[in-house]
Parts: sequence; structure tokens; C-alpha cells
Amino acid sequence: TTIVGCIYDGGVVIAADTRATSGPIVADKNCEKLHYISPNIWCAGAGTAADTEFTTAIISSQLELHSLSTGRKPRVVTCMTLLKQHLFRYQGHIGAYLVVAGVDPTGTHLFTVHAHGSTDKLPYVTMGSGSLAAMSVFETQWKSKLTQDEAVKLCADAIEAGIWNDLGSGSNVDVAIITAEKTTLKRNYIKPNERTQKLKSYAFPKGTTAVLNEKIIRKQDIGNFVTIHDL
Ligand SMILES: CCOc1ccc(-c2cc(C(=O)Nc3ccc(S(=O)(=O)NC(C)=O)cc3)c3ccccc3n2)cc1
Repeated sequence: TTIVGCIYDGGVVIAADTRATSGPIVADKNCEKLHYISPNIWCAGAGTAADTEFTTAIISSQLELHSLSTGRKPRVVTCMTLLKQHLFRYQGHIGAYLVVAGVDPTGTHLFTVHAHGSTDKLPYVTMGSGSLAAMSVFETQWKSKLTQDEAVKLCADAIEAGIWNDLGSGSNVDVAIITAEKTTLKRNYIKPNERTQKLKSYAFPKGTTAVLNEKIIRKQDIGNFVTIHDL
């Protein structure tokens, strides 16, 4: 998995690859790693898929209840704190590595939350097995005062670095753009691994496999089945 986040002048972008693995096997070529928390907060997840899915759903629910009780829009720092307390309580046994991003009345925020409960607050972040490949892109191309388009391109390039250089990452690039006004989810924003038409047909010609014998049973030759309740 490769997941990233980057703050820009006006909002925050998060992105993810779409490969799900089970050891060396690609279990899903187009899974979703960007999770809804609230209208203004989204989360990218790396680690155990069920853990990232359920942890974000549980905290999304807790945050909505908190927002209803306070009568205020949820804050990104509150989401981060709920996540770190939950994960710390389980001492790393919940395998969720999360990039939490959003815009709230206090501004634009980007955090990482690790499975053991440690957190960081940074202008750009990467996580997952492809995090080093992705970080190489940020460390060489990030600059302050990025425009939205520049931030989206930088995040997509960072995810592609993971897709091409990390075997745990692959397939497509998903992107979410969060501003004070709205959140835009671009599912499969880039599809660099689409299957093309085969150069030749690999259909086996008739007769490739020898037929050693044949037995035809006609329907009328099969005796009427006697069902149990008729007995
Ligand atoms: C006592 C434990 O101490 C720890 C300290 C630090 C980290 C840690 C982990 C990560 C990280 O993202 N690891 C990670 C790898 C693969 C997937 S995966 O989903 O691609 N594959 C599997 C199998 O989970 C997820 C997360 C990380 C990333 C960026 C910068 C720092 C980082 N630090 C983990 C444990």
C-alpha cells in the first residue's frame, strides 16, 4: 500500500493506490483505501484492510455523535485524537496506519496516526509499504504555496512511485480533494495499468485435448427422481 497526503493553498489532498494483497497474492486490483469520516474529513488507510475500514467507520460514528452533541462541525484534531486513543488502547494489534486530512473552522490539517497510537502533524506525509518511494517524490518536488492542481499532481506522482517501485502497491490512483466548500473524490483518477487487447488469441484450437471416450445420457433415459416427501 502507498498512501499520501499534502496540504496546499486552500485545502488538502490525499491519495492512495488500489492494490490489496494477501502475502504475495494480489487479492483485489481495485480496492478503496480512501475512507469517509465526515463531509470535511477523509482518511487514507494502510495496513490490515478490515482494521482500517472498521476503525475509520467507528471513529466516523463517534465524531458524528460528538458533532451532534456540541452542535459544531467536527474538527480534524478531534478525529485524530479519537483514532490515536482507540489504536493505543489496542497496543498496535489493530493494524491501521492512517493519513487523516480535512478542513474545519480552525483551518486545514493533515495528520498521520500509526497502529501503536503515535501521531504526526505535517504539510505532507506518506505511509504504507510504498511510503519510501512516495516520500522520495515529496522530498524532491514539494514546495510551499502549492496550487490545487500542483498538489493533486504531486500526490498522484507520489502514489505512482509506489505503484511502480513497491510490489505491495499497484493498479490505480484514487484521489480526494478537501476544501472548506466541498470534498471531491476522484475514484481511479489515474489508471496506468489497464489491460490492453491481447496481441494474439490464446484460445486452444478444438482437438487440443484428446477425447478418450464419450458417454451420452439422454434425459428420457434418466428414471423419474423420487423426492423424499413423496415416500
Ligand atoms: C513499536 C512499533 O514501532 C513502529 C514504528 C514505526 C512504524 C512505522 C510504520 C510505517 C508504515 O506505514 N508501515 C506500514 C507498512 C506496510 C503497510 S501495508 O499496508 O502496505 N502492508 C501490510 C502487510 O500492512 C502498512 C503500514 C511508517 C510509514 C512511514 C513513516 C514511518 C512509519 N513508521 C511502525 C511501527
